[in-house]
Amino acid sequence: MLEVDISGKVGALEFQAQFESEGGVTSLFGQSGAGKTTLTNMIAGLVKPDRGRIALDGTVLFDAAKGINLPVQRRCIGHVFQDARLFPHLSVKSNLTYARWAGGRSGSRDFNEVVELLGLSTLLGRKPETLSGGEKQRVAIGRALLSDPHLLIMDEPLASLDQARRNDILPYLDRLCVDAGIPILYVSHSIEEVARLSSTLVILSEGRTPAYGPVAEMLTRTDLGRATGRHEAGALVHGNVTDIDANWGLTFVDIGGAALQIPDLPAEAGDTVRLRIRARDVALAVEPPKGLSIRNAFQARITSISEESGPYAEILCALEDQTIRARITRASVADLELYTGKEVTVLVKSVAIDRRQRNLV
Ligand SMILES: Nc1ncnc2c1ncn2[C@@H]1O[C@H](COP(=O)(O)OP(=O)(O)OP(=O)(O)O)[C@@H](O)[C@H]1O
Repeated sequence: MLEVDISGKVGALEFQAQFESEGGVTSLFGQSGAGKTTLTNMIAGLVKPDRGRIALDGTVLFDAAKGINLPVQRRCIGHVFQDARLFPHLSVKSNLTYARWAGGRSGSRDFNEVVELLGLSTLLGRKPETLSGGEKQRVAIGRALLSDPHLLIMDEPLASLDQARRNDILPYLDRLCVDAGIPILYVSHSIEEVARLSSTLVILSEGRTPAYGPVAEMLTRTDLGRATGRHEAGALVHGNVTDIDANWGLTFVDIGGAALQIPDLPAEAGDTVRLRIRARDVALAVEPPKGLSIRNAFQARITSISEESGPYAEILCALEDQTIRARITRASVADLELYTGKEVTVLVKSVAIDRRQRNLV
């Protein structure tokens, strides 16, 4: 378990961060300049907070009151940065084994296992200059894993890659997050990555942590618009793939109380999938509509209507134990006479579902 409760001043930014996470993948999410990198540097021991305490699995890394401040190398934290920072004169294999040697630990993690996990076997003899950005990042992740860390910090590991390279590396991250068996602190300002990879989400805004908790719950919080960036709001739902219609290229996913039809989802019958549905891609109707091209229409009950200033309202709708989030105009809320408790038809455009989200419930 990672426990963080620290405060201090870095440059002009006042920090006051408090969160706990039980393991799995914890994402630090916030807008640019929110303090994500600084917070990870505090956890890693690269920046010293003024006050507070940081503990990892019961080991105190920092406690200002007790005068404890473990140096970086004794914190057993693997760190992957935006740029891979490989040694240019060493082969991939030597880059991978360097951390283990430099750390002075024999290492219990099997070299071949890490090579297989990250798809590095064909790269071992090559020098970093011959690798693509995504390949370099995979090597950097492998190197960090082989140092046998108790926590792996990944600070926007995909930020310097174009979309094609990101898509190449994301399946490896999926596997890493599920198979690595160590807690991961993942920094990102991409809600797609966060929704796909994490179990716990910590929101960071202007050096503060206004909220943290299970990712699906956090994504339906309508009070965090400023911290998360309103245009990205959406909800995570999970479901089971029940059927595939190869003729029309549709995958049927049962999300409990409704069957979604999703085009080109790379999943098989029996798979459990996690899907992100953006609030702006959801419409509501007070009667089941007819003659629509939208194929995903199901009944749900409004559980909350949040009307802040501006033209939009955020509506949460319950579908058994899951929540769908819709952003519609306040004018529509008034016209349709929507209220908490009302049964509505939720309409989701098939194409709005991020088809990369899978197998990560
Ligand atoms: N050593 C420092 N001296 C002065 N100011 C600093 C220092 N380190 C960070 N800052 C400031 O603290 C704020 C938070 O920076 P940080 O890099 O942690 O944000 P971030 O959320 O990681 O941003 P990004 O997503 O753009 O990488 C910024 O305003 C930055 O300029």
